[in-house]
Amino acid sequence: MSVIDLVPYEEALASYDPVMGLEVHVELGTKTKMFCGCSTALGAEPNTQVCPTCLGLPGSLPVVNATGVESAIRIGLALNCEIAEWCRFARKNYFYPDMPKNFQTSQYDEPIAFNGYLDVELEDGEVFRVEIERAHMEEDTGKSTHVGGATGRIHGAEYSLLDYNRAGIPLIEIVTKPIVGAGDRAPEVARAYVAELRELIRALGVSEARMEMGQMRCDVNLSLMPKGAEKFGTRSETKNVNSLRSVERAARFEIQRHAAVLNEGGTIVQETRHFHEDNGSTTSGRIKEEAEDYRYFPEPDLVPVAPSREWVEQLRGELPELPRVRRQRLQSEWGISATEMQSALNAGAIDLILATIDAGAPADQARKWWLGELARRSNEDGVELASLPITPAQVAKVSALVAEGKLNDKLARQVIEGVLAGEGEPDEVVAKRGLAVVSDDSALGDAIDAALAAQPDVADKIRSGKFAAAGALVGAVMKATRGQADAARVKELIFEKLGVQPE
Ligand SMILES: Nc1ncnc2c1ncn2[C@@H]1O[C@H](COP(=O)(O)OP(=O)(O)OP(=O)(O)O)[C@@H](O)[C@H]1O
Ligand SMILES: [Mg+2]
Ligand SMILES: [Mg+2]
Repeated sequence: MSVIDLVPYEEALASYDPVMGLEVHVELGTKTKMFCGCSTALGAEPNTQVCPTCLGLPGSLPVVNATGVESAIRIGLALNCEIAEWCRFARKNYFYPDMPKNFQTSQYDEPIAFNGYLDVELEDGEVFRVEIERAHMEEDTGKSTHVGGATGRIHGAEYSLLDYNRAGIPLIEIVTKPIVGAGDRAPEVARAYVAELRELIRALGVSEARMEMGQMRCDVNLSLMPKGAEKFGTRSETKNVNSLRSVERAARFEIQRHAAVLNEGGTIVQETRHFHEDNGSTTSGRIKEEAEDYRYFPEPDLVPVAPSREWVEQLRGELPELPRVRRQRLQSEWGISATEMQSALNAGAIDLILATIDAGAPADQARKWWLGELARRSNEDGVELASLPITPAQVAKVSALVAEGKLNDKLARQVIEGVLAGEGEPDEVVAKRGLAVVSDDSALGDAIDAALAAQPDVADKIRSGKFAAAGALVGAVMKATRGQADAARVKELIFEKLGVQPE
């Protein structure tokens, strides 16, 4: 179906109620894989971080990564879940080249955490409770790259490359109960939920959760039912959506597409779909297996996981301040509006701002950089703020240079630009680009004299008390010094020279 057949959004929701389910996969930041000692470090040569266990070679035996289990419990607790006293891993059997074992070690009917909820805040401040069905432990697959051929897809490709470095990296899959009652706000709820969850995962320190790097990805399940109906419709499942914006767009598109199919008397087939960022559409993937097609059975090579209640309570006691509570505290500390806080959340900026403050920057400077210049860059480059090649310490350093009067705003922006371009630490960029503010009064003096001589009428106005006219002279001095002067100091010197004293 092409994009033009879509039912307009409002029209679709006038006749149908959406039901949504979100499955979020989070790659844990453990040092080693979930069931073997292979490194999880990024950027290694393909197939150098593999061993008989994650390759599924005969005779190898898996061992559970305790940190992986601990992270799962902490996520479960933060999501207000019950933690199983006893649970097992299960084999999810399927054949696909990116899973060398021909099964994924996962959990099925005995997840480690279940029955929780996460409260999310919508743009108008309303709080929507998303119920969590379960959070379970599993492992990631390898990565395939399909080369050549017309479509770039596996069947059209000339050949495919496989990298198993990622196979076996611990994943936590967090699955919501069907979300009903969101109405026309379903796409917004989806986005807000993933944003809140990402914040939570980062607060727990279990993953950096950078979506564009696949460390966190969301499957958006969606169905429609005629208004007033009680039985859910058939769902489609849009896989691996990798940005907050895309999650919202995918939900929106599927609402419009389902409505179009249903209005024409068609039936929705249960299938997986792919989201296309360029035009916001989804296209059909594969017809979805029923759970029984995976022939789940308990993993015979791993012992059950039975976390003691003492351990669970200890972990509960050690949970960090949760993001929503922290946001409320910060909002009043920083004296900003709920809307500003919301955009900081959506940009994933809060932790970065806090780290910048920790590194010595004033709060308003830290906010200004991450929500201004750097947010713009992250949008332009299509990467999350956290992935930009600049650290909170570097931003703090630039703020310090501004506070010391060594840089003005304009120069500071150029320093930030230099750091992003890989030119080195802020100090080095200042030196290399020759960016220091001209604060030497004698150097400024010449430029001021020249400006006064060139604009005698302006000088007269200032003498007669029209102090605002000084702007024209400051502008001329800034131009003469190629923006490297401290504008406030220039103004002071002009008034001094003219012997006037505005209060
Ligand atoms: N009719 C429906 N419409 C919308 N969402 C639904 C519907 N039925 C179930 N869901 C939601 O879809 C999601 C299904 O995820 P779940 O992990 O349970 O199964 P799956 O998608 O079959 O498995 P897999 O992990 O292999 O993708 C859940 O969030 C659930 O609440
Ligand atoms: Mg699914
Ligand atoms: Mg699932």
